[in-house]
Amino acid sequence: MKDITVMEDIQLLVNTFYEKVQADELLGPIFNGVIQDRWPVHLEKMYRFWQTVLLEEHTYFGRPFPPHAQLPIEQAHFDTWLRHWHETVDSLFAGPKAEEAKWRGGKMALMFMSKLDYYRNGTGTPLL
Ligand code: HEM
Repeated sequence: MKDITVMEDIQLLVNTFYEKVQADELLGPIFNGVIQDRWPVHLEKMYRFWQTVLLEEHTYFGRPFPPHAQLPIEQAHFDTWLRHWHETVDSLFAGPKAEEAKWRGGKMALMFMSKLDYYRNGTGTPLL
């Protein structure tokens, strides 16, 4: 199995992941409720995000956290997100970049959850 090396790999990874997410009974309604008919725009943005993170080609200039600040999400949602992310990566790729993709996803989920805790009830530590 090959590793993640080019933009086509990122596109396959992101497309496959969000197909799973859209079909998921916990996450699907949240994503579809916000994104509605803007999926092409969201997917393009996520290609650039992961291209920047994994391929060091700097095409994403946004701020990842703000769109999540008001979402009705808690630990269970991040657990589900991560389970799909790991399964998708492992079903398509193997190697150092594939490992990094899973590691980064975990770190981002932890950071988002920690920020949400902090803003919601003043507990937890915002890591960034
Ligand atoms: C329960 C988990 C999550 C849910 C429900 C969720 C949902 C969403 C939604 C609804 C948007 C906004 C789409 C739009 O309005 O265009 C978004 C954007 C985004 N998400 Fe997530 N997300 C989750 C976890 C994550 C994680 C763990 C990461 C990072 C690895 C991530 C990275 C991003 C990025 C980079 C954006 C685009 C931000 C921008 O506008 O520049 N998300 N997400």
